[in-house]
Amino acid sequence: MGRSSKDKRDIYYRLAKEEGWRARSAFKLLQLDQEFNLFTGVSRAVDLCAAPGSWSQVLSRKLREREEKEGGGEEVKIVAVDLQAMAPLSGVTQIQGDITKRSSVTSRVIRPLPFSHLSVSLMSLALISGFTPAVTGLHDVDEYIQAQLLLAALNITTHVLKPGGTFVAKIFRGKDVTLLYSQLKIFFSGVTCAKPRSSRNSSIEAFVVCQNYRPPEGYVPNMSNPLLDHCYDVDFNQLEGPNRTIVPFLACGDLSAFDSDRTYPLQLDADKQYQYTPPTQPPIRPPYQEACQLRKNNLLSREDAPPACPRQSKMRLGRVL
Ligand SMILES: C[S@@+](CC[C@H](N)C(=O)[O-])C[C@H]1O[C@@H](n2cnc3c(N)ncnc32)[C@H](O)[C@@H]1O
Repeated sequence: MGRSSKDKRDIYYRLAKEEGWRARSAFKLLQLDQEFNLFTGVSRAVDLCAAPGSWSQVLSRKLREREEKEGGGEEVKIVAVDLQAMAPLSGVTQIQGDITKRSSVTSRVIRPLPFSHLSVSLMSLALISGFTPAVTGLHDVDEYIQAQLLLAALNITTHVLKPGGTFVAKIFRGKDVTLLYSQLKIFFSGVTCAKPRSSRNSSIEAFVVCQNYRPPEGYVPNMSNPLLDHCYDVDFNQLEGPNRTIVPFLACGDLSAFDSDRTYPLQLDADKQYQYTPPTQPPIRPPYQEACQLRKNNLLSREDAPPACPRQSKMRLGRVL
């Protein structure tokens, strides 16, 4: 008997059968809820990568229980999206589509759900488990795909989540996970990595629980950011404000730092561009030995070199001064 079939019969597998959950992963969400109170005040939620549907089942039970108890609130609405068809679940709207494809996501998930509509967005994926068609078995590739799917889910989430809302996603704690945490921290004030008891110790899976959605000021959700379909038909230079990322451009290896009138440092100006600051002080001269060596190699003009420097060599290196 293989190891995986033995694992399947653990306590959570049996409990899931007994209690009617479609997969043992239901317990991961239930345990996350015990810790983080995910569903307090929640009536609308989206479950991305939902099949076979155990998280949607949990959502449905929790939100409806709350609705019955409290009554009179907002009508419960749950949307589940997956590449695969899923057996129907009462009270859950199902969409069969790819979360990385702009076409299927915008028209079928985002448009029907008005902006700032949801209180919880969930995304669970297990590439290494073998459930997902995209699994390669190469850990680095699987981690990368998982991270890309998480960003696709986050992108959808920014269109539909209410300020203050929660985003929960499965992650693999690989070597690049801190980059993901920093990206998530841009949108949520609380980002926690949690490992429920029902998640196997042998697995590097964990869950990021991102609370209190607060996008950067002026951020406008858009589907033109690159997803996995590499569709670059939109001019990214049109993006503005916090939607557009401009990183400083710095040319390296330029010897002009040794020019007599340019021996002062590069500094960032108000537009975040590197500029030479106007000289306010006399240029800094390189020390004597260094200056002589530069002069020898033709990298320092005669006027800038100390008077006693040896003659320049015949060989010319670099640019002419
Ligand atoms: C481990 S299962 C999710 C289990 C589910 N959360 C549950 O509790 O029952 C992973 C799912 O991700 C789906 N998936 C993978 N890539 C996807 C994509 N690009 N778009 C939509 N669904 C995707 C797979 O079809 C698979 O059903």
